Amino acid sequence: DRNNITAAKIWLEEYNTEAEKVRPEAQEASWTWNTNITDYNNRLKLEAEKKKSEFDKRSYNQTLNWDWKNFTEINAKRQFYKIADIGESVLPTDKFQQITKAKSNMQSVYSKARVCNKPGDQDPSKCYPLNPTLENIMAKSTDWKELAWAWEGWRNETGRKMPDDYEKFVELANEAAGMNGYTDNGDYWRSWYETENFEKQMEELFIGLKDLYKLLHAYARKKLKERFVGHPFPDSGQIPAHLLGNMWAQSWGNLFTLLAPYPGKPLDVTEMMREQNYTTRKMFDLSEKFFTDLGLDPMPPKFYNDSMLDKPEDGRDVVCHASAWDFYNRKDFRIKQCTQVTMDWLITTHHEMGHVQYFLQYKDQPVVFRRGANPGFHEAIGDVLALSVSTPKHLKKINLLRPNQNPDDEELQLNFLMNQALKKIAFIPFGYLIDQWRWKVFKGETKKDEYNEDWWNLRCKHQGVSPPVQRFNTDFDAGSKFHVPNNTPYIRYFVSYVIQFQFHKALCKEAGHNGPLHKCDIDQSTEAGNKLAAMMKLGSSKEWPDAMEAITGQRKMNVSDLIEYFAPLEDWLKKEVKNETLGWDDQCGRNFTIP
Ligand SMILES: O=C(CCC(O)(O)[C@H](Cc1ccccc1)NC(=O)c1ccccc1)N[C@@H](Cc1ccccc1)C(=O)O
Ligand SMILES: [Zn+2]
Repeated sequence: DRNNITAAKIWLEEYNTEAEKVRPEAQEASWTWNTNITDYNNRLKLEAEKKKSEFDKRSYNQTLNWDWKNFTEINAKRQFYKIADIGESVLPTDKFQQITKAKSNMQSVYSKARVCNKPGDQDPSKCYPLNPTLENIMAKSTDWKELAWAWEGWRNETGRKMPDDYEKFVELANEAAGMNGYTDNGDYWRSWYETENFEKQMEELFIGLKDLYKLLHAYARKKLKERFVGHPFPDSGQIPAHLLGNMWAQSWGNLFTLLAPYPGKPLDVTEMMREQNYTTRKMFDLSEKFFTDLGLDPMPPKFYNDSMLDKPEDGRDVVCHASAWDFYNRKDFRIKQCTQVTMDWLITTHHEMGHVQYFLQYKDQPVVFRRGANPGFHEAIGDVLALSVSTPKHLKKINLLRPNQNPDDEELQLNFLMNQALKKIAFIPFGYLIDQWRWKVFKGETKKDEYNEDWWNLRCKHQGVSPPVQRFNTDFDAGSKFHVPNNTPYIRYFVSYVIQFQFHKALCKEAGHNGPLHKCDIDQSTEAGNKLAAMMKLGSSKEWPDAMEAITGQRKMNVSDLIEYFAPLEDWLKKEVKNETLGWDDQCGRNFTIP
């Protein structure tokens, strides 16, 4: 009968066995398309997704045979809750096909996009991909026009081609969310955090970091005005978005040579890697060794064979944006990325390996618990380890610091902190605003003809950047960022950037570190490794405060550890910008005054 827990547990076992067959097939078909974008592979992917959605629907219907909401056994009850949460699979077949098609169209446009007519090119029909060409231009060029060409061209070839598909996707995603009992798709996405007034909590964390961001923004703006003297900066105080070393102005690390407090003491890890003939595989071996030295798991033998770690050279179209893959059969785990030999890519490699480590640690959980405690946890693992790897002390250990440099040199340490700030603090408003925009779109507060105006309202209000060329509502600049066409939520990265410093603080204590937090390297500490492993093994079987408590002893997210980490730099920045006006006017959007 409906309350027979023994029979229910038998059903859960059967579900798990079936899921470990259906999911690998769907993953394999998705992998094939991601590593070789063709219409044929797209059809196979659609077929497999249809099959998985039918399995999800069937399973959902079977959960109705049990009064699982009244089960006293928490673990079984939680499994039923997750099995019943089938997302877009709830849609009737034809609508499911439509939403999958709309998503495939946008993903394909994004991954195939190329930009032509480069200023100075003899052959104007020569076209360039984001990875590696446009990203390298955004990282290295100091030519205003060239930067503007890449910035505008990328948006013309991606976002501008998506509004209709995106509107279709929003409509159907909201319909599915409604059928699952949520007010809209944003409500569904936020439900994964199982947190009362989650939006309010995020806003409070963001407010706690605004002052730090404004200091960095004012400093960068001052130095960029010197570099681009004679070029127009809006008098409302924003920084033109194409000058920050990154296509989305989300990470300013490529401005290190301009912004380092002591330029004479560079951290030129990329050059050191190139001088030592680093290969992609050497980067992965380095990362894997950091994990295993903590007592965590090595990569399974098949991993290197089956992964795609470099951009294929046979001209085939692939999804270059990095991702880690769990095939839910406890055996197959892969990474797909178009690695370049740079420090940024060494960090990304740790980020992706962090995802795979989480897969390995929770692989014996029921399939529905093979997820992060919340999505931010999954994004934080690799970054926590990278906080140790990036320290001058650790770089010295792995011979990526120039021999003549002393890792304890205070000026070098301040340069290091600036380098970290240009990635971690610069990211905060960007990590926050993407889903602020999307949640409003899902709520219906932002209509299609306001998509771009609202995007720029948020971009200049929260991030203090402005478009280098006039924007119109026929543009769709949100679509120029992978996660929007790929329908990947983004607040998870904002959460990760906050909690990774809480984890770092706790693990450094476990590793017996004394002294400033930014100098800590947990390398080789199996005590720290064991704590991290114990948390990861939980998967999503417990609510995230339990998982947070397992590492930090606290049950709440807070920004105090991030602020502590950057304290020495904050003091330096305050002095550096004391004659600057901090912040910017909030006037934004379509009537935006383009210089
Ligand atoms: O997008 C990524 C890294 C890709 C990923 O590892 O987060 C990837 C995104 C993705 C790709 C395809 C489908 C879904 C998500 N996420 C994963 O591979 C993943 C995440 C959770 C579980 C399993 C795999 N980073 C973000 C933010 C970021 C994070 C860290 C450093 C720099 C920048 C960005 O680049 O804007
Ligand atoms: Zn990630």
